[in-house]
Amino acid sequence: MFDGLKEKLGAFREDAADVAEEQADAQADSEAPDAAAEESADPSFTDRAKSLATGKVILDADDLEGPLWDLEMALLENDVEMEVAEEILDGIEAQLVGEQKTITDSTESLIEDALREALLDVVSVGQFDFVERLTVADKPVVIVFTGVNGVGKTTTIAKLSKYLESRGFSSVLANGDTYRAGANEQIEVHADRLDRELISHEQGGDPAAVIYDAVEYATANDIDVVLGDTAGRLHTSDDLMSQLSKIDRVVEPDLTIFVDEAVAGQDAVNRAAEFDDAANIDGAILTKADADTHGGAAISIAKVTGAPILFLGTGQGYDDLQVFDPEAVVEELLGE
Ligand SMILES: Nc1nc2c(ncn2[C@@H]2O[C@H](COP(=O)(O)OP(=O)(O)OP(=O)(O)O)[C@@H](O)[C@H]2O)c(=O)[nH]1
Repeated sequence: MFDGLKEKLGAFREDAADVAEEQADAQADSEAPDAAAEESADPSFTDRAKSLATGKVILDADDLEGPLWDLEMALLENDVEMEVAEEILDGIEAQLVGEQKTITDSTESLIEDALREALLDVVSVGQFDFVERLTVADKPVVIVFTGVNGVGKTTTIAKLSKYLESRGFSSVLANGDTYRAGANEQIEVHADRLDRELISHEQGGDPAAVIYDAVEYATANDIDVVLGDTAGRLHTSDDLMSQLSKIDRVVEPDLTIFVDEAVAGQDAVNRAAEFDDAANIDGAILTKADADTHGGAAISIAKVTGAPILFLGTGQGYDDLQVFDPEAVVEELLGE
């Protein structure tokens, strides 16, 4: 996962550490103007200079200009949204520039800590505990999934149903994608495999009515969660808006979750922003993270929408759904 970006972040750490060390050396030299004389008088001078080099250093923005520029290019090439990339750079600068830093174990760890903080700041926007949210909500909890077709939305709903079962929640599937031919059959395969009830209407029917029926079914059968698919192939955000606002009026969903594929990169980020404008999303799930070398969508979506990424799809199996843990994702990005 995210191997391409990981490599670039590693290069930034090394380059920035080199710069910091050069700067520390230069500062050590300038703090010892009588170096030559002192050196001959005091054989331990070289050691003191070294300890300064691994001691304290003040960096200014110019020192880091080269590595930060390379980092910005790397983030953009890996589909990190431009404002998010800038925020990451600002975060790093704020931590490294100007203040006197003590370089303890290694310069690289100083740089790594700054990078970690800056990434966490953007990746962890809006995080909440999904299971806790469901636990305290009145039942049935209604979750509506939005996003364009073809990104793995149906498989994700099935994965989530299995995940919920493992956490003690029963669920019913509802096919609110009444637009696409074959959508009923597609979700039915998953419902059969997982032994879940599927509520569906004929193609062309009203998505709000399907989800309403699913809520009725869940209420009558003591089911905890309704997982409602919706059509994603809508031509304008007005269509989307009117479909989702009708669902809102009729069933008042507890959560609206946007699903897209991590591999779509910047396109996924743009779509997340559009769906959020149209439907006010509460969270996102990124599929196919297992095939994503860039990580740009995973880094950007929470910051761009204000809604957290909740899960990552990491394969085709029903168990290939990972809770999105910002710290774990950042550690993964910083891994060797
Ligand atoms: N590698 C990988 N494949 C996935 C993941 N999620 C879904 N897929 C695969 O993507 C393909 C499409 O998934 P479906 O759920 O059928 O989605 P779709 O029919 O393309 O469209 P929607 O359901 O409308 O999004 C299937 O082969 C899935 O197994 C994932 O996280 N990783």
